[in-house]
Amino acid sequence: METNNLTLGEFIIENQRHYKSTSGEFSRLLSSVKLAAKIVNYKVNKAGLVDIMGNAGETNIQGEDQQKLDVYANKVFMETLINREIVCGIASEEEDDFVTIRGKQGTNENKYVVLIDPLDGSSNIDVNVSVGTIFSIYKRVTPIGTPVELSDFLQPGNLQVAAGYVVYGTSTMLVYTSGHGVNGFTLNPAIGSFYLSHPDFKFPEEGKIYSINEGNYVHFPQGVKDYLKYCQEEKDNRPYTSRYIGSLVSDFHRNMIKGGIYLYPTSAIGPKGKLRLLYECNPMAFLAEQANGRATDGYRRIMDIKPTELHQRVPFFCGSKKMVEKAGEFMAKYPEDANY
Ligand SMILES: O=P(O)(O)OC[C@H]1O[C@](O)(COP(=O)(O)O)[C@@H](O)[C@@H]1O
Ligand SMILES: [Mg+2]
Ligand SMILES: [Mg+2]
Repeated sequence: METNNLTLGEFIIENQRHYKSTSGEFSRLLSSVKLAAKIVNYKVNKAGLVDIMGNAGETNIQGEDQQKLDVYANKVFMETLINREIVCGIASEEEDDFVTIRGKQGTNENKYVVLIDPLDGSSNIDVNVSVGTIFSIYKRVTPIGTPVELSDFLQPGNLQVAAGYVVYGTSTMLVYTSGHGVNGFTLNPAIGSFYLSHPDFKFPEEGKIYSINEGNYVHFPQGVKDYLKYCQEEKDNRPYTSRYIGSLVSDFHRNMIKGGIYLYPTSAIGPKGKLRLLYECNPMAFLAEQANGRATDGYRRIMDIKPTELHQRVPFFCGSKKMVEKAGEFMAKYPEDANY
C-alpha cells in the first residue's frame, strides 16, 4: 500500500494542470492545509491525555462557548497559513472578522482567500466521537496587492476553486475537490503521510439513512415534519434508518459512502438554521455536487445563494440526489417557509 498508492502531495502535484495556477501557489496552499491537519490530528488523538478538553472560557461571535480544541485548531490553521504567506486573507468560524495577511513587504501578491471551520462537531470533542475541520478556497475578487475586503469572502459557493474536510475518526482522512471530482486520502500515522484511499467518491443516488437532530422536531417547518414521516413510513424501501453523529463532517462522510441525507432545518431555536453558509454549507455543497449529490436550503441550490454576512446561517439539506429532491418536494408545499 505505502509503495503503490499516491500520497496526497504527489496527487496535488499530478493534478496541478487542473488548478489553472502555474505558480504552484495553489499546490502550496493545499500542502499547508495538509500540514495543519496533521498537527491538529496529533492533538486530537491525545485528547484525553493533554489539556485540550472542555471549554476555553470564551464565547465566539456565533454566541457559542468555544472549546479548547476549537481555539487550538483555529490557531494552528491560521498560523500555518499566515506564516507561509500563502493566502491574502482568512475568515474563520472562530474569528469575529476576516483577517488580512500582509507579507513581509507589507503587501500581498497572493490570489487566494481561505474560509475555515477549524473544528467541526465541537460538542463531540469531550466524548471521543469523531470531529472534523472544513475548508473552502476562493480566488480574490479585489485587485492583487491591495488589502482583501469583505467582498472577497462574500462570494457565492459556485465560485469556490476548492473545498474539503478532514475527519478525525477511526482513521484520519482528508477529502477534497478542486472541481474535478472528490478524492479521499487516509493518514498513515506511522509514516505521517496521507495516501489516496478513496478515489472518485460518489454519493449513491438513493440511500436509506437520514441524519437530523429529531430532538428539535416540534420546532421543524411542516415540510420537514412531512418528509420525516415519509422516511419513517413502512412502504417501498422505507422506513429509512436514523443516524446522527452530531458532527456535520462525519454525518456527511458516512452518507456519501452509504447513501443518505443530512438535514439541519430552521427551528424556533435557529430561525435561519444553525450551520454557517461560508464555513460549512458552501464547502460541503461543492463536495456533494462534485460527488453527484445535492445541497439546498430546502428550496434553493446552496451554492447559488449570494452571501450577505460573514457568519450567516442557512438551513441545510445535503446528500444523495434523489433524497434531497424528495425532501424539496415536501418543502415546496409550504412556499412561505422559503423566506427564513
Ligand atoms: O447539536 P446539534 O444542534 O444537533 O448540532 C450539531 C451540528 O452542529 C455542528 O456541531 C456545528 O458545527 P461546529 O461544531 O463547528 O459549531 C455540526 O457539526 C453538527 O452537525
Ligand atoms: Mg461546524
Ligand atoms: Mg466549528
